[in-house]
Amino acid sequence: MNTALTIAGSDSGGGAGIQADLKTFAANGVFGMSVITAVTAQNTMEVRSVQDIHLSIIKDQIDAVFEDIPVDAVKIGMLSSTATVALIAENMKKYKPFHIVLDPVMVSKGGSHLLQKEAIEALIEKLIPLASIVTPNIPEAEVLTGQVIEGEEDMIAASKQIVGLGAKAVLLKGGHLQGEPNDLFYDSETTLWIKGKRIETKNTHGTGCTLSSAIAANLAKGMSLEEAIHRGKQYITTAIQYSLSLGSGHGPANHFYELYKNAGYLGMESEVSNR
Ligand SMILES: Nc1ncnc2c1ncn2[C@@H]1O[C@H](COP(=O)(O)OP(=O)(O)OP(=O)(O)O)[C@@H](O)[C@H]1O
Ligand SMILES: Cc1ncc(CO)c(N)n1
Repeated sequence: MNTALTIAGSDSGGGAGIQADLKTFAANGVFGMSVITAVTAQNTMEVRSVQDIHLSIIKDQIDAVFEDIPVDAVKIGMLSSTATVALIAENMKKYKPFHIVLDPVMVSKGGSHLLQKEAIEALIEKLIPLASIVTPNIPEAEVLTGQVIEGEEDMIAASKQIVGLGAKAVLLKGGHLQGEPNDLFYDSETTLWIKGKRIETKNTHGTGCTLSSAIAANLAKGMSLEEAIHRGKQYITTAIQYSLSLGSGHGPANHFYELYKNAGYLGMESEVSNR
């Protein structure tokens, strides 16, 4: 069985972070493992509080996994502090996983900082150069490049700049711009638009976590980077299409549609989509 490891924060509400990552891994048929970097008290509306996990426990989780179990791909999400960024970079250099999908999580939908401002430099210097692919949304790409991104031309310029920081490739997500949610893949040889159709819903909690984890799962299964991204985009689109109206804020993406479909359990569309 192929395996994937998420290194990220816990979302008590179950829609983003580690919880979204593990659901995505399962729905995409890979065995999921986790290294928890921070615990957030969070729901569909807000992040109430955050506790960073002690560095020695983060390190122990990494060693426990890598010393015993093969890891086909790593997804990195919320890292919270400069020290955690440095620790993860050090250990990625040590264990050299085949694929690292880096989602440079910075701020929650409600505006809470999931990466401290002073940790951004460390993320750029230490982790971006180790990534097989970096998957920023528009605001994250603006922070990484120091440029305002207002349209497709700006997205092309920003993605080049991010590859210039040492990433092998970038998937710049266009969901935060007006119009269709088209994402841009760039790897210094190829510039490719991964086109989407906007689904009218407020239930988009954890969509970035889900997409990066789906890409990691697909890489773990041996797909090329481009195929992993195309299939990942299909996965997140379905997960948003059937997203769940749970809670009063941004409800979560739906992993069960794809999971049940893969298991050959049909006829559950109305059950899951109408909640
Ligand atoms: N309403 C929508 N309909 C269809 N696709 C969408 C929609 N919103 C976002 N997407 C797509 O979902 C994927 C995730 O992008 P998004 O920009 O939402 O990530 P994000 O901001 O990092 O998410 P989060 O931080 O909430 O986890 C991208 O492929 C994006 O184009
Ligand atoms: C733990 C966690 N990671 C990532 C995000 C970004 O969606 C979030 N809201 N919470």
